[in-house]
Amino acid sequence: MARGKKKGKRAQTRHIDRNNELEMSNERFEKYYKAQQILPEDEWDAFLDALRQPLPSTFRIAAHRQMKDVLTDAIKNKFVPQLEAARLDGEPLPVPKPIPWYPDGLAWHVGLAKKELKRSPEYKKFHEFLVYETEVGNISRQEAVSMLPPLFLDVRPHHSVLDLCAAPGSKTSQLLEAMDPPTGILIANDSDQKRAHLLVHTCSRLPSSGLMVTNLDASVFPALKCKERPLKFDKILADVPCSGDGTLRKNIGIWAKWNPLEGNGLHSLQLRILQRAMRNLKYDAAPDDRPRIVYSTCSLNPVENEAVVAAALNSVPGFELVDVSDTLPSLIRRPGMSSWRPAVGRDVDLSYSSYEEYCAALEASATGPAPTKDGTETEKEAIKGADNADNAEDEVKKGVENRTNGRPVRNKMLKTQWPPENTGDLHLERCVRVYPHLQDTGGFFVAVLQRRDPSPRAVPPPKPEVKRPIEAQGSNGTKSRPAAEERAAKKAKLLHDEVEFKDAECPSTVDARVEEEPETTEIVGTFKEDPYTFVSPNDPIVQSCVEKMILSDTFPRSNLYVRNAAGTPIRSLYLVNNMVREVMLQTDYKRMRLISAGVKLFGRSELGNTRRKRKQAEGETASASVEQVEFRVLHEGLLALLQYIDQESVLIGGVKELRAMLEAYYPLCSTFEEPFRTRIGKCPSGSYVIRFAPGDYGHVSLSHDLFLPLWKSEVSVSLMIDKRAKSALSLRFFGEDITVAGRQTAKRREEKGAKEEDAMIEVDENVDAGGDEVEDVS
Ligand SMILES: C[S@@+](CC[C@H](N)C(=O)[O-])C[C@H]1O[C@@H](n2cnc3c(N)ncnc32)[C@H](O)[C@@H]1O
Repeated sequence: MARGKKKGKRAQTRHIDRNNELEMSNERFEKYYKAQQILPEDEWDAFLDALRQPLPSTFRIAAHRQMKDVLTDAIKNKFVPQLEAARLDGEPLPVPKPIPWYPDGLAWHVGLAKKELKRSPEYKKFHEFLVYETEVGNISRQEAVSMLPPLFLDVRPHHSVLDLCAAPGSKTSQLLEAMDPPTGILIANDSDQKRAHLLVHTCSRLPSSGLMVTNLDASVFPALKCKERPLKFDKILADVPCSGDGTLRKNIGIWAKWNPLEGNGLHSLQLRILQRAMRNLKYDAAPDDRPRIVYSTCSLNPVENEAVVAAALNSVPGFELVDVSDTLPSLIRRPGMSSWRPAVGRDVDLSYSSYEEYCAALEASATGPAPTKDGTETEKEAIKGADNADNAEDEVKKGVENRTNGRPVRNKMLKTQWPPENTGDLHLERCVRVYPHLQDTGGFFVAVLQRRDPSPRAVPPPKPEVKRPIEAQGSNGTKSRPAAEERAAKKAKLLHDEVEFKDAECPSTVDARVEEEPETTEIVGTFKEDPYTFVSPNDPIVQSCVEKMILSDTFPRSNLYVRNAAGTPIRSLYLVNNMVREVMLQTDYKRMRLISAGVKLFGRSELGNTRRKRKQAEGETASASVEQVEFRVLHEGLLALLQYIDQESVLIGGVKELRAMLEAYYPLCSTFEEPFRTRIGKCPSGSYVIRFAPGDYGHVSLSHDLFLPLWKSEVSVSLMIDKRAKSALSLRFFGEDITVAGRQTAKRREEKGAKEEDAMIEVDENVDAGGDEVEDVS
């Protein structure tokens, strides 16, 4: 999304008529991009035409391993043939097709825009399937080009990965999939608190013991440690906030508002984020697994793209652009630009061929208004263009404070917005540009960077001790600390960056991993998360969970934590992998602004505890001893737990049992057929895992093992998955929603008629965890 801000759907589309070419145009946009020669002259009309067309729906199968095959099979062999036979107003409909450049056929191009999907009954059914599978996290409705950066990053399960600007999290989900099962760590970060929580929600669909979510300003992302050493990353994604004009097909409101100041205003923040990424990249590497950074935007503007990359390469020595022309060979792309001209002012003044020329012109001009405390009109535009108030203030100050021949000039432009003299040496053509008309997508920019020489470097000279407070940000991205602290932080950061770039030039003799960074000791601003405390592996509740589930000795019980200072399991127990544990133990959670880590594995069971209370009420000796506080396996934690569960303790069911458990909330044990009836009847009450084995059962077939958490009470059982997950399961295997909730919805639909039915699907879609927010916006 443009600059990553949440925008109401209505705000984006209300005033624009797609059929009115005038409304879908902007003189400044055309003047600016024509002058930049982003495309050969003869492609310009096709480019503009494509920008005015609705963006086709695309989605990605985002499930864990086996489920990927199940869903691909359902789409290919069930839905596609149905849609091939379908007609709308007598005409054949476009049929979903795999996106040619996406590996393993896991991403699909639906062919119809979202609104049109519901006009044909066949598509409506397919749409419903997409809605349910999206809800349970098996499908991510994501813009095609937004799927690119994780593919270029090439992440593997053992990597340490940093996703600097991650919300709402569609690319983070791709990274999580690539790290399945994770032995490394993925830190997904976003500076906006609300969006960081949305990120947690998105990631909860692919629970991972290797994930941490933080809420920091990426441009000052702090030094973290792991095993007493600085934590450096194998792969870093900098999918930075941008003006977002590559999303014009979807966010048509941008047509009316577009001006070059948006991009100008973001350049400095984008550069600082990329420099921070470079600072955090690992040195050592295997030849076939070199650490890399992917810098990406959904903007077409060279000031936000090549200019940022060029400035970063020139300011942090030792990096180069990677030639990725062999990666994703079916992706139609254009090379990065080596010349461009930034626009000065809202009305696309392209008169200045260099920064020096621009400054000279300003100085020569005696007629312009004097700089004011708040900045001139053009400087105020920069405030609007910058990502947050603070950053904008920086831009204005930088402008006012810039000097030519010792004299202050009014200037909000930066030298780095112009092409540097050495563009030829930087191989900017290695950047990847994707335009809408090339393969019916949005516009996008990707650059892949790596260290030129990956060998470890020298121990840098000792650094001054700098106390750098952590940035605290409100949900709107503005910071909330007092001005004096702010100044101190900025001073500290400048000093820090100065040292940082000096270090980068140090010749290499000794392993850099011993390098230290300034520690932050002061936490500023509000941070209201509960503490993270690792639980003793001998805690009675941990013991009881391990014993009841018959977990193997390899189960990492030391990696279980709770969200209270005492370390007592009260409501939930979370599991992280070894690497995440190390990082959590070595860095204060407030310093990291850690808002989530790992996967919720066990939850206190209300069913079990109700039974305990009932027994107490009936006068049975039932003390509130910890052993009797029942914890159960949670659906979201099951995948992480499976490898440790003794297979003997897993119940086995078939399709009949699955059907019964979907059709009723609490089917009675006595109603099941043998041998399941006897087996379940003998089980003491408590938490279990049930496996539905693959096989053909009449007209239904299960192609893979399906493991689900089950609660056994004295006389009945209950699948412990939420009702949406039950509906998705039911639709996937039985072709209809046989659940209690599904039957009730169908009945309501029947009663209320077709018109309201459409409205209900619309609601379902919006419930889809944030609608547009989760469907990727960048
Ligand atoms: C283009 S969006 C990222 C989209 C995301 N990568 C995805 O695939 O879903 C940019 C994000 O950067 C965040 N952001 C803006 N300024 C930031 C900063 N200084 N540090 C970290 N995140 C920032 C915004 O809140 C926004 O969520």
